[in-house]
Amino acid sequence: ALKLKPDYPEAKENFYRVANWLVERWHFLMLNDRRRNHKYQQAIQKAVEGGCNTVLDIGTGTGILGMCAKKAGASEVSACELSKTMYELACEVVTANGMNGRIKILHMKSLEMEVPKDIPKRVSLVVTETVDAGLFGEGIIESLIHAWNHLLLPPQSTQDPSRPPSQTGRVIPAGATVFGMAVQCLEIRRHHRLCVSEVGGLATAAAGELHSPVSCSSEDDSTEPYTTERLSRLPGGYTPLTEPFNALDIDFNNVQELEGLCSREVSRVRLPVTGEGLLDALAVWFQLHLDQESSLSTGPKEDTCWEQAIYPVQTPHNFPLRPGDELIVEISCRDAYLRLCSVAVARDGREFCLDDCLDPDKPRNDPGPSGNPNPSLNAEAELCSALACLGTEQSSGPRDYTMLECAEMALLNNQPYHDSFRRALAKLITNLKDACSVQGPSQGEGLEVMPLTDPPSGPMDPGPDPFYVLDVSEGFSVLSLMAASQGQVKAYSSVEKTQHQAVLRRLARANGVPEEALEFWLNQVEDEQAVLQRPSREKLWSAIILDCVETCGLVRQKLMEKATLARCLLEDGGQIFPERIVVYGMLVESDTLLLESAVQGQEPTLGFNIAPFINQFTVPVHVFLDLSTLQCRHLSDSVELFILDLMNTNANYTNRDVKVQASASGRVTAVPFWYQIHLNEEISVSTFNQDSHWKQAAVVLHQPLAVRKGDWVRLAVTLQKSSISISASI
Ligand SMILES: CCc1ccncc1CNCCCCSC[C@H]1O[C@@H](n2ccc3c(N)ncnc32)[C@H](O)[C@@H]1O
Repeated sequence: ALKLKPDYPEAKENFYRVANWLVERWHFLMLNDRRRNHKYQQAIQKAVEGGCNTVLDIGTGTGILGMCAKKAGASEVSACELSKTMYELACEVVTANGMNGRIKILHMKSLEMEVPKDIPKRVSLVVTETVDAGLFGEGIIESLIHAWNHLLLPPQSTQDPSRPPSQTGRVIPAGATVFGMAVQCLEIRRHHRLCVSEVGGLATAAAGELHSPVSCSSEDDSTEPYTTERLSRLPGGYTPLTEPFNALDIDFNNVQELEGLCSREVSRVRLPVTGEGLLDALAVWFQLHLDQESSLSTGPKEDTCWEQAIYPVQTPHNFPLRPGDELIVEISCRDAYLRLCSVAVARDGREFCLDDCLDPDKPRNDPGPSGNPNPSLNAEAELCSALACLGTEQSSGPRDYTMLECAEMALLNNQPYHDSFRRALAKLITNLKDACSVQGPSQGEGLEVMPLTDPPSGPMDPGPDPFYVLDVSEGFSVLSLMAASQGQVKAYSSVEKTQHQAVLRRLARANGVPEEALEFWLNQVEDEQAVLQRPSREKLWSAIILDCVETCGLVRQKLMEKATLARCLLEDGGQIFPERIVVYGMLVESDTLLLESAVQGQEPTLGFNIAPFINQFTVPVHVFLDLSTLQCRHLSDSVELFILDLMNTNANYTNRDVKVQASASGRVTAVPFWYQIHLNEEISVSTFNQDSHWKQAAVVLHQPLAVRKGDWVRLAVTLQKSSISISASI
């Protein structure tokens, strides 16, 4: 299917998503990194010319390292690749480079390989680059332990140094040195911790502790030990709080060391604080020592394309570090992941616990006889978590916290966004109240008007009919609560997770919103019809809040269909939010975007013909961009590309020609775009500003377009089924 490159909109949209998923974007970055390729080639050549003539490439990807070994003259070269897509690709590439039948490629994980089943005999050289930003994330430790025990000849040893290289085993890379550094960084903080005490008029304290799913200490399998960021490209930058420190050295040619790594006890380092600021995260990178002479670095200062591993501090603490302090960090390799944790700050001889690493399930109070403080509670937690299969039930350890995705956390921290929404909601409710006081509340389709006489004495007058507001946001959203807090509103929230609903109820109580003013709407059901169904038989919605733009920067799928449906369920004077979305874009010249989207010819890949094969997986739309820090030259001002009218969907078109004048000469390689989300005539929010939880996206042009300052460029913009495409011509 991938090769069919369908062009009808849904399929195209899905093709992009599938291609993005099948072939990770770093394949392009890696293959375009000519320095990295050259260094690997040099190291491999030296080893093969030095006598290593049987080679195994673990995790061959496109096959480039295996081809280096073959070209260097190795007599037997095998390669294994666990991803089917990459395996097939490697076969095509090896054949296209005339090495078919001379490199044996296996579609399997190296751990399953045996001698002589898969390779005739043990090899003298394993090459691999199965590393991620946190070094061990692709399982290199386990792979190399297995390789030393089953696939490699014995290493050079002091007993019989006379054994020739062809009879000894060795690995490229030979080892790695891992560095760490404590940083202050607002961009990381707002994605991992609650930074605001009030949002949209709601005090947030009652929410309790909120954590992102990145944690080194929790056993919970819905968390990951670290996330990744390009520190050099983070909006707002970062402040180093310590010097880089050596966190770990590992020798890949020493199998005892590899086997001992995971059972190594936790080590603690005391780091002199050299900068003033709040501790937001530990950043980690490494030097990959290919051999004794050459190494690759993934450090933030190098202009490499690699990201760093980020260990964010989760527990809220307003404890600014200052020079003179010492930061105490624990380093461990539990279950083959590198884990770093800030445990305490030493100041004037006293230690302040940051308790960030304390295992939330580890009892704070002394455990009962069974060693488990509350067996029934934990057992029950286990059970309900297993049953609920929501996967979000935090085992209710002594310290309760709620998990929010990073984007949900950044959204919650986005005060301007919520203030705009609060003003727009208030305006709507006021308008509806005014309308009521004039001609009485409209009861849905019936036009009967309420009698102007005093309401019947009977039981306490229930007051005027409430306005019904529905928030169908994906993920955690407090917009329903903000609506309910306007008074005379019955708000429905589509928040699904029980933990998230509990947070909303706590916030409601703490902000004086009556319990019955907030209800949860079951939107597990698939079709929009059920989700948007009417609040109650005779009533329509006063407002429906839609979630239009995905965090990655694309319009959500089926948005227009949802808007059309939602409009039919509004009472007179009702409104959907937003009512309109305007798409803006600009012309840029950005080599960075090119390097992330396609292999640029044969030159970067050591002259091997790889580009045409891997570039089948190029997708023209780039998502999750931080446009504010993208290295690029602006070749025009921002221009309005498209308007999506949600209140009148048949006013929409699918194609639009836009003319934009080049403000400088250069090569247009991409058109980044973002949105102005109009909540009503006066109030709108942008998805491209420093508070935004949204990232931006960009269309990478099929062919760069050379322009001279003053040229008029015609952009043919198509937006169908929320997949956008843009072609540019002079
Ligand atoms: C300076 C390097 C750097 C620094 C920081 N960030 C990224 C990089 C760049 N390296 C990224 C490679 C990362 C992906 S690993 C490459 C390919 O190997 C495959 N695989 C992985 C393990 C494995 C195995 N045991 N047996 C067979 N196949 C295996 C994967 O399926 C993938 O296709």
